[in-house]
Amino acid sequence: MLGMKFFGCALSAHRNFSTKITGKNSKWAQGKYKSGYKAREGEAKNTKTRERVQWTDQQKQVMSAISEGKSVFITGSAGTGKTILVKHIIKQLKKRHGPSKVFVTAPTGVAACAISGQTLHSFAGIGCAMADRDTLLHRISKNDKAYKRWRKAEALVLDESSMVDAELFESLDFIARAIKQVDEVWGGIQLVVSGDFFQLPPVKPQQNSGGKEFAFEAECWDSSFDLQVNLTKVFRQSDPQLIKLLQGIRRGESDPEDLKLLEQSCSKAEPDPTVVQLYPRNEDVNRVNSSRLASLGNELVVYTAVDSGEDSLKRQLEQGIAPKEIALCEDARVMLVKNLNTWRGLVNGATGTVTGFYESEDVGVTRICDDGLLPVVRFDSGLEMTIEPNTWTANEGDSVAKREQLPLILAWASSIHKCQGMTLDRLHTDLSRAFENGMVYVALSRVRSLEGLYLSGFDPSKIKVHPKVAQFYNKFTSEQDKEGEDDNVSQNKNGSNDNSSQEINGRKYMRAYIK
Ligand SMILES: Nc1ncnc2c1ncn2[C@@H]1O[C@H](COP(=O)(O)OP(=O)(O)OP(=O)(O)O)[C@@H](O)[C@H]1O
Repeated sequence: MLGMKFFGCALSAHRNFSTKITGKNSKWAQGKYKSGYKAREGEAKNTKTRERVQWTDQQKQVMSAISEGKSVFITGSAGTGKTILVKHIIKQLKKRHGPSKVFVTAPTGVAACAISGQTLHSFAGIGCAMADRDTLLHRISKNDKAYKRWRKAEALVLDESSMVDAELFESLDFIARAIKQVDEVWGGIQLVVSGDFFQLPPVKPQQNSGGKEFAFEAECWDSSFDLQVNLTKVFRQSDPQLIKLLQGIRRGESDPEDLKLLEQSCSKAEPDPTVVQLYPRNEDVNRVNSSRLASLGNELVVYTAVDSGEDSLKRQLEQGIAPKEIALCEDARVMLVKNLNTWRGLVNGATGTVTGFYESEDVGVTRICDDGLLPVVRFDSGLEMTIEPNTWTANEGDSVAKREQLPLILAWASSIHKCQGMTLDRLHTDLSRAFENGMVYVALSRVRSLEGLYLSGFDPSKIKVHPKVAQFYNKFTSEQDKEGEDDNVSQNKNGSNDNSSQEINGRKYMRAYIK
């Protein structure tokens, strides 16, 4: 076991998450506050900082493939710019196909919101319960909206694909061909899939998957893409030692020197309470959040969600991000779980502190809070705002269920599943209860520098990689070696460097593994 030591930290989340935005219920703080705080009405800093992106040759090559209508799989270590590239590609695709024909998805609501998309299940209209592909197709054919989405789709983006299992990937290819009535892989839809299979795997592999777990094991995987790119330049971290350490952990290696570095980099100082704490298990997340809340000793205001609609769908909402009950008080650390105002940086994942409460007689407020109080939150960006109830919806065909609740969760601690995709300046994590392949890597790779890491529980035996994943990535390396690539210029399997295509399953197919 490594010694546990830590640095205090403040959170800077560059990637945010949630379900879809309505924002209609939110307004700038005004009126009186129980606590006597006065919100700085409308005093919004422009929190939207434009990052200067110097695209790498690899990233440019992907863009050019996209502009030629090619389907691409983008992979690479954490922080190599997959998501930022995907966001750029989405704009390209919308120009090429028209905005209404491009669908942006991810396997979880959290990941979907990070790219302003929807969950893959919700786009596909397949509902929550998995079934064989014919049953899924039948479900969609009875779901008018989902059927039309598939008919209309010219491009489909799927981020965080490590969490999609092989059977679902195969079923969606089958559904696309059937609904589009085009006997081409994915019915001719231009596919952009992004993810790192060394990160978190699918939550529940399918029962009938014949031992297949990961999307890359799907029969149609290789034929789905014209180009598969392994991005190699890490942007999130700049310290070569940290990059090397993380690359080792990614591959499941525990090099004693790297582990020593990790140990040395930890300090025994108590972390700053504003530093986000990451835990493998939700029970630890809840425990930390509850005890932090209690330790404040302030009067609690309780918000209880109001659910309506179909019972089966209400259960789906139970699994969602909006809590059934949340208690808040002054000084509570909170995180937004909906995009309220993207321009002002009030996006899912934005963190802040409750500064007081606003009395409201709005019936929507009294429905969820007996005291009729709304929290005022000062976000870390400096913006202060009253947070009002929002609505989450679950749909299946004509059935609908709704949950009304505040779009806030307590934010002293968060689960590692929720943080996949985030960039953090500082974090505090206890990885002693890590249970999943890739979990240690996902947690540690969020941070930009070792100085920003406070590690309080770590066991090197928790560094785990699925052998199939290692094998999948070996393929990239061996293809690269075989093809003798040079200076990021991709070559196809025939050894030419013009990325010319070959024919597989009746589809033009270019296979470029890029160094
Ligand atoms: N070409 C680039 N130039 C400058 N910064 C970049 C570039 N590409 C990515 N970045 C920056 O690197 C950081 C990580 O990028 P991003 O979140 O897209 O990585 P990722 O590969 O999706 O990571 P993860 O696998 O953890 O989700 C971001 O702050 C992003 O702005």
